[in-house]
Amino acid sequence: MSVISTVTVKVPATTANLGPGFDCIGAALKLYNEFKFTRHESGLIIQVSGTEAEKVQTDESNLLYQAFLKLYEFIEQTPPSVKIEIKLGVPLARGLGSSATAIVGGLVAGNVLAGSPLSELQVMELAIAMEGHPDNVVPALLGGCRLAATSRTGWEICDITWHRDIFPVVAIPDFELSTSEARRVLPTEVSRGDAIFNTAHFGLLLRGLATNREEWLRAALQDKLHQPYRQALIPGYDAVETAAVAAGAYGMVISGAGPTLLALTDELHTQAVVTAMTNAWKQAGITSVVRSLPLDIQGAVIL
Ligand SMILES: Nc1ncnc2c1ncn2[C@@H]1O[C@H](COP(=O)(O)OP(=O)(O)O)[C@@H](O)[C@H]1O
Ligand SMILES: N[C@@H](CCOP(=O)(O)O)C(=O)O
Repeated sequence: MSVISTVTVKVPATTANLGPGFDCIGAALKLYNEFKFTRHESGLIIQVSGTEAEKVQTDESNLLYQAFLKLYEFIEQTPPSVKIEIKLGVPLARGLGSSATAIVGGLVAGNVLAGSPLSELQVMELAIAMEGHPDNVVPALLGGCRLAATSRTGWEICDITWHRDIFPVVAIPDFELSTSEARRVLPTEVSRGDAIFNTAHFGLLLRGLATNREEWLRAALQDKLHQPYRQALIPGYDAVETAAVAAGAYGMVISGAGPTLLALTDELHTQAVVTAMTNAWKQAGITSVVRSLPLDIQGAVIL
């Protein structure tokens, strides 16, 4: 059997939660990180290029490398020595699943170099265990919009229909918010009223995404499990939301743990929503990059 010496994996950004779907739903977006692994003999080398390259660790603590090691630990083999080339397109610690790209990229690349001993399902389970929640890693691996729920034996993954006329707009500010910090502000228990609120709104969101029924989408993008506690970590949140809705968005939510904000709109209003969110944040003293990003449907791809 010939030994595979190099593999390149491209992994999409993801937007998790979509408002009321805390820790269980996420969608892949057309914005990517690319990871090339090459076997070589003389110890670990990590080279990083692209957006905010200087912020990524280039030693053994690198998350991508940690995921690669995890794969070999799981299959009980000694990992090969590798050179890793990282091309960053997904900004770090902004709520667009950069950590999920690293976890998925490291596991998928490791699996290929090892001769593909694990199934996609096994890779997915390892990725969920590493990240601690499924809503980024699942769409990063599989693409599209995905709901993950535990079953008696593991995970059930459900492909969520996303109507083609619903357009995501992401507003990415120039400051970071680590997911661990944004999880620390959350309460460990919630009231029955808040649980009922989210159950109803999440159901409405799923139907709204499938049908593009405007009044359902407008009502659905509300949450009581995480957003009320996190909004204070994102200066200008209310102003950007008001501007996005006034410009024609159905609503606005925090992308993942933030600080990126996600608006959903239709094609006609996309440009107005982009401009409104950019200006509202500018007036609050925050520079941002605001873009309409279509859904990615492929997930992680081996190039
Ligand atoms: N391409 C990468 N290679 C290595 N580590 C990465 C990469 N992308 C992200 N990380 C790690 O993940 C951290 C960001 O994770 P997190 O706080 O969960 O934010 P995000 O919302 O971007 O996933 C970074 O600070 C870095 O440690
Ligand atoms: N459900 C998680 C999602 C975190 O996404 P990220 O892109 O910020 O890593 C949470 O809300 O904490």
